[in-house]
Amino acid sequence: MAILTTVSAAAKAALTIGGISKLTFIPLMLAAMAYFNYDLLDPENRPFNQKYLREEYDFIIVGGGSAGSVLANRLSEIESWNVLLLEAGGHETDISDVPLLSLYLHKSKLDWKYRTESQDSACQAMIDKRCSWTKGKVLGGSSVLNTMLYIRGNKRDFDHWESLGNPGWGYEDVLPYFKKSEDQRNPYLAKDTKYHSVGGYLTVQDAPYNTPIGAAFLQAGEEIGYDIIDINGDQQTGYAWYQFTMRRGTRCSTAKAFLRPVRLRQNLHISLFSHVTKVLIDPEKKRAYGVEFIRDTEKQVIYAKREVILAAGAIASPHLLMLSGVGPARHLEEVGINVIHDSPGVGRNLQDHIAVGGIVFQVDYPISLVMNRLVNINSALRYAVTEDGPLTSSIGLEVVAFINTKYANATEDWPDIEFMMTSASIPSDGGTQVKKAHSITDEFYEEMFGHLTNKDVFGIFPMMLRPKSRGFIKLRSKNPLEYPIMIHNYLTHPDDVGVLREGVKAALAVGETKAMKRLGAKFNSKPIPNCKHLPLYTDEYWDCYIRQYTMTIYHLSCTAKMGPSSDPMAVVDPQLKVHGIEGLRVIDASIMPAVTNGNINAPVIMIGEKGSDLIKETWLPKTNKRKRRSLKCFKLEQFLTRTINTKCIVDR
Ligand SMILES: Cc1cc2nc3c(=O)[nH]c(=O)nc-3n(C[C@H](O)[C@H](O)[C@H](O)COP(=O)(O)OP(=O)(O)OC[C@H]3O[C@@H](n4cnc5c(N)ncnc54)[C@H](O)[C@@H]3O)c2cc1C
Repeated sequence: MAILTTVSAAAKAALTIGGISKLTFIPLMLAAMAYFNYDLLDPENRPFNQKYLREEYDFIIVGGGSAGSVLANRLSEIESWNVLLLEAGGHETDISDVPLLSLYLHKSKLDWKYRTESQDSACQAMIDKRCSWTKGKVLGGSSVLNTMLYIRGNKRDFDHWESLGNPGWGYEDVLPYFKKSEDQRNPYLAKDTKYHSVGGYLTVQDAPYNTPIGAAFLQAGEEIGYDIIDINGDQQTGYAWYQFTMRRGTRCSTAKAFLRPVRLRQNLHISLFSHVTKVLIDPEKKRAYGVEFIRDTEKQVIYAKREVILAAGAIASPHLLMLSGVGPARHLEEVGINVIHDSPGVGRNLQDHIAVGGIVFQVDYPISLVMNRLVNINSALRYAVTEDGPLTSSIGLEVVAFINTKYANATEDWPDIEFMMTSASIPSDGGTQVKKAHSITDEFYEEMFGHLTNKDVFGIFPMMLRPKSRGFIKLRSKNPLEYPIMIHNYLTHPDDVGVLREGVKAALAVGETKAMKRLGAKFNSKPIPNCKHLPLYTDEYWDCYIRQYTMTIYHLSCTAKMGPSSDPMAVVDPQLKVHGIEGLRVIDASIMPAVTNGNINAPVIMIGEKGSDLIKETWLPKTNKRKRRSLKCFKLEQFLTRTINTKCIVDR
């Protein structure tokens, strides 16, 4: 009976994610997972969706994503504080747990499905020339849809933040917060206690499954002269196996890491399917005192005794600020919103990492992740029973390299390109889901990749680390349910074009190494549509090429940047309090003054950790700092985790 219930729940989850039902192995995998009581092995179950809410809480957190989940956990450690977490989406599913299937979540109900405006500078191969900005609409936020790469960024990123007038945000200050969350499962890395720790809420592990292509990438790196390193350690320039926020081969979202273990706390209420439409701010006192939101089509108001915290991500947090009267005054007036505080930086300074899509190499051996060969009943059983096999591969991402183009100062160890190396690429799934996720047109796919469909290939995605182009968002209207206007402005700064062009050339050089040639690596030399008029492989050709399949890596950030009050474009101060408004903070990817040198989920979690401590510093008596954590609550959690899974007993 229990098995039947689990199967039907899992089948429902599969239906939630449109398109997934086309994969014929799914029912069997779900049945196997049910048979082996997969859910019971999970050390903690999903948190409760609180039905009845109080009228007032000490803290209201808007958005339960990467940062919001951390905040909800850390603030509710204080037993005397009542904390409400409002999340627009629902729970993650069994399917979102499967690393290989993450691309099936794009354009599903778990995705906000944002699309940018059409611009000539990039995304020309995409439907309507608009880039797709996938963003999680689910408890755990984008950490439920991401590819789980665990990268902290470069020391200089944080020292740079500090130099912009943000004391307390230098590398030495933030390193303890990265370590606070971390449960490093690679024993070799865990030994390096300067940079790593064990026992935190967030599980970080190596991939359980790699193909021979991964090892060849590393050999290629050595051949070119790079070191094999821990890219989260002392040095960033070099090659490494990726590490992932996975637990036993499945996704460890921030909901799983930070919310499930504390689901029994009485002072934490989580309200799902609750779309916040406005922060209530007293226009006289300029103080935030609550929020308006829609839950099950019903409008509700809840009050905040101490603070409202926006953790809705780099699109929704500035969107909500503007809807609530905090933003560029003239723009707010244009759309008919009463200005409470003129803050010209809200929604501006938008940064993202983009890579060049479609750098694909064919190989001579059946060793890559061709979906219709590897994903079958055997691999489904292997995933369900032993928690490894191809389904635990994060869409083929195996090796990372941080390299310098001629635009970077190689002596600085602040590389300007990250290679994301994959043992699969766009044609590996029969030309279905990757194409759909990236909004690539059928014509472009057919012409560029049609001949490679289901063939053995690998991909190298050169990603530009420190873009100089800046996008922005602004209101389309004052209707809170209408998405804002999103302007990417990718590649509008000429230096960005240069860096990416050199990144592509460096990627092609990897394909020419002996290590890759041993596998028969051959670059897909099909001239790219729209650039055929240019001589192949000239700078002009590459400059045109990178504007076609411009791939966001979904690192939207910096739209409510942190900075001192002397900077008119700063939206929050170094304590993450909104300038000009009391009782309101932003704590998520929006507050970065400049995007970090790598994938940004780990830095956002760090921001959540540090942000929580900043709040505690504001509200807790100084003497009580060491005893902040409620002993009673901690003991209960310990008891629960010990009874279910002793691995989880840790000193957090
Ligand atoms: C497809 C994809 C792949 C990625 N891959 C990686 C990777 O491999 N490694 C990496 O480091 N980073 C990766 N990232 C980036 C990283 O996951 C995000 O930058 C990070 O999760 C952002 O955290 P956040 O807290 O700022 O926002 P989010 O995690 O997006 O959380 C915001 C939350 O707020 C909720 N919300 C929004 N508006 C409202 C509202 N009005 N009312 C209530 N709730 C609301 C949302 O539903 C969401 O749950 C990826 C992102 C995506 C989308």
